[in-house]
Amino acid sequence: MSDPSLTLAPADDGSLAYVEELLEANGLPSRDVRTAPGAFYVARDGAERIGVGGVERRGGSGLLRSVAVEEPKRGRGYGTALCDALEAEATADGVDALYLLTTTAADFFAARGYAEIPREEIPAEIRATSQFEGLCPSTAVCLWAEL
Ligand SMILES: CC(=O)SCCNC(=O)CCNC(=O)[C@H](O)C(C)(C)COP(=O)(O)OP(=O)(O)OC[C@H]1O[C@@H](n2cnc3c(N)ncnc32)[C@H](O)[C@@H]1OP(=O)(O)O
Repeated sequence: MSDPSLTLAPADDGSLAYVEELLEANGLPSRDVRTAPGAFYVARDGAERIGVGGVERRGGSGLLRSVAVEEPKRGRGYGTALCDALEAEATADGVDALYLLTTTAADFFAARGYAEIPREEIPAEIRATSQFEGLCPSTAVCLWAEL
């Protein structure tokens, strides 16, 4: 499948538990999901849940986080489609640069045009998010891209 059909919907009270479960299953931070519920989305292909992702907006910048595709559905272009949709949501919200931390998918994001950036060059409002403040390991790579 090279161009999967995927729709993104904001996670509501009923689907935040799914967001937490999928993040936990993938070893990604989930403890703070309830503190920023408006940041998360659930991706579906038709009625089927494919994965989750989030953007924490801080002015004109955003933290792209919590991108996860259900394990059996990987390798079919869903991760790419999910990130396309998250970036489009961020752009529509006036975000013009996205930052992220990763220990697992640096090459995936680099292939999307994200470049490594030293932590000290990241905007203070992004460094103040809980992921930067401690939820992500200090060994995580920081990447960023202009939208
Ligand atoms: C900012 C953050 O959220 S960091 C956290 C990232 N998420 C995770 O680590 C959770 C576990 N991983 C996943 O859920 C998935 O592997 C994802 C979201 C990273 C990718 O989802 P997929 O549906 O497999 O992506 P998709 O099918 O679009 O793959 C596109 C390309 O990326 C490659 N790719 C997929 N995952 C990774 C990875 N972790 N690292 C490097 N390359 C990858 C694929 O091989 C494919 O390469 P190709 O175009 O040469 O064939």
